[in-house]
Amino acid sequence: MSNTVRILGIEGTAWAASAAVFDAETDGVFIESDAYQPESGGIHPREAAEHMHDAIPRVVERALEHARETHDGPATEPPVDAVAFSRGPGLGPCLRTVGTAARALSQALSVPLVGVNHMVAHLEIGRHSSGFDSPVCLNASGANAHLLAYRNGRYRVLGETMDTGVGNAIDKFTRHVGWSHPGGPKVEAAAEDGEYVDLPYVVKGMDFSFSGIMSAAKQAYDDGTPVEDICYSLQENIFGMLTEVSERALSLTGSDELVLGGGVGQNDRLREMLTEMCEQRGAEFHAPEPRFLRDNAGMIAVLGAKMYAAGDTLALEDSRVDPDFRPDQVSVSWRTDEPDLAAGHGAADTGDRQVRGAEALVSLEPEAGRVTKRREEKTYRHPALDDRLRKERTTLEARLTSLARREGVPTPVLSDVDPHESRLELEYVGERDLRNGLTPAGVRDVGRHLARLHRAGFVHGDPTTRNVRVGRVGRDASQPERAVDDRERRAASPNERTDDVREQGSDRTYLIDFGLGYHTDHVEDYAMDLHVFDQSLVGTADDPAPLREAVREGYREVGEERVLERLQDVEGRGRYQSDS
Ligand SMILES: C[C@@H](O)[C@H](NC(=O)OP(=O)(O)OC[C@H]1O[C@@H](n2cnc3c(N)ncnc32)[C@H](O)[C@@H]1O)C(=O)O
Ligand SMILES: Nc1ncnc2c1ncn2[C@@H]1O[C@H](COP(=O)(O)OP(=O)(O)OP(=O)(O)O)[C@@H](O)[C@H]1O
Ligand SMILES: [Fe+2]
Repeated sequence: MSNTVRILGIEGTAWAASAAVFDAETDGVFIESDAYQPESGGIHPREAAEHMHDAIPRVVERALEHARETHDGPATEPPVDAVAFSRGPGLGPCLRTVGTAARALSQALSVPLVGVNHMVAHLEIGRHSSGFDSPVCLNASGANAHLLAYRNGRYRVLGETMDTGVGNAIDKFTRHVGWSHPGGPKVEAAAEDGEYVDLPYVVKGMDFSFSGIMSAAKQAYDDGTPVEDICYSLQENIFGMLTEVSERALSLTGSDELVLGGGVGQNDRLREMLTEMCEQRGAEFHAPEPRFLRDNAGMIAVLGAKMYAAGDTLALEDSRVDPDFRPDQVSVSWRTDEPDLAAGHGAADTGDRQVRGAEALVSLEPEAGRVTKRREEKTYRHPALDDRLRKERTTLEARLTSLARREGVPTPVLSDVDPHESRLELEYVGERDLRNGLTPAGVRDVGRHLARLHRAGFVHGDPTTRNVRVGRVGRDASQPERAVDDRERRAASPNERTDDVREQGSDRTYLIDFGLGYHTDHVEDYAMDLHVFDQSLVGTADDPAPLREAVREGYREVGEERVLERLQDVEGRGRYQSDS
């Protein structure tokens, strides 16, 4: 047996019938693909499965031919060491066809079977080709859109779309205007001649939503707005959103590496924005070449090789496909002893005079008890959009920071606002970010604080472990606000112990950075607020489970049970929705 590992990869989750051979010694990847092209409309699952049925044997045969031609072992040896296939997520009928083919091949060749998560493959291919250690990963594909980072044996979802995948959103618009599938490249071409028109822009922490912007785009088209203007503005807003949340993920995790994956990653404007954002914050950006961005079996073979080397193979009877296979369900076998992202534990402020957040440059003057926060221009964004967002958010932050205080939530006192300069002057509060000293008591406080905001009819919008300050520094820290807390809490739940030693005399917990907040009376928005905080715990804590429980406990003391019930809905919602 030749001692270099060679893996056959098979992909067929939706439109690409693809087979590949990866040779671990040369790092060479041979890919043979055959795309399904719907005659009208979007992807029809049954038609797509028929395409897989026809095309998979052909592309596999080509890949195996290549493997045999380049194989230097005896002819009696199998030309590959394992068969790796996409187990999900994807369209059930397509996955089943491909799964059957993969099982048959593994038996015919007498080699093991490796079951690959398609989304993890989209991001691992970028980590493989960049050589980055522990990057944040933006997956921008047809049926998905999410931000992932590795932590403690899993890829954690830091943020994701609240409705459709990014490619599907774009494809729905192009269907509306009568263009053939796929729409992404057509929007990119049309955008060249467009001018900016206002469209919705929706981010919630590191989550985002496309439904509002897509309805507005269709409406604008029906109202006669030139289609190239809509295409241009769609790209500006949608990719601006993806770039913003990526920057927030870098800021939260402290990573300085970003990789891109997925078919929408072929878009030049998206790559341009991400490149510019990373350059400006001193981070490195990597996008794999286009043949590895769109669905392809090369990425399946490359990850398959890593899994095979780790002994992560599948018994036939365990090899069922899974249309809802989430990336955070994968137990990562092929990364060991590598640095996790994030967070110095227990670290107080470093003494730096300036902090770069995701949005702002913050000058710290702890001895004067003051910070100055300036939302700087984001040059990757269209100037009109950038101007609007910075002004809006500065004004909102000022207003909601003060409003929250009146509701009994510790926040910095505001001393000055200048919306035109997007500048705020605020009281210096706390001794460290919650991220650097995560405790159940601290996050329980956050649960209570969020419940107070929600009772008052608004949300924080970006409650992450970096937007919570902990410690006794602050003008009011010596005042008995805790007593007010306790009275309110007792009223809310009379049987609760208020002499909890973990809290008596412990740190104050301040909420900061209200720029993404807004007034709302929708339970869904309150639940989302909690969900955003939850995801930031998952992204920054080694063992998030007890912390997530503590937030809920805190919330329950002050807030409404129906919000927690809705939170369960939000979490249980399958976000991998096919659009056809
Ligand atoms: C589960 C799996 O089947 C699915 N695959 C998938 O969505 O194919 P992918 O190749 O990653 O992405 C296809 C999407 O990528 C978009 N796309 C392709 N070229 C584009 C471009 N230049 N600009 C914008 N979008 C583009 C297409 O419009 C289409 O929506 C996924 O990864 O979510
Ligand atoms: N009032 C304050 N007192 C003490 N430290 C602060 C204060 N405001 C901000 N900081 C520090 O600056 C960091 C960035 O501030 P802030 O979150 O407001 O900026 P941002 O750019 O909106 O960040 P992001 O969007 O990444 O959360 C905080 O994580 C905190 O460490
Ligand atoms: Fe994909």
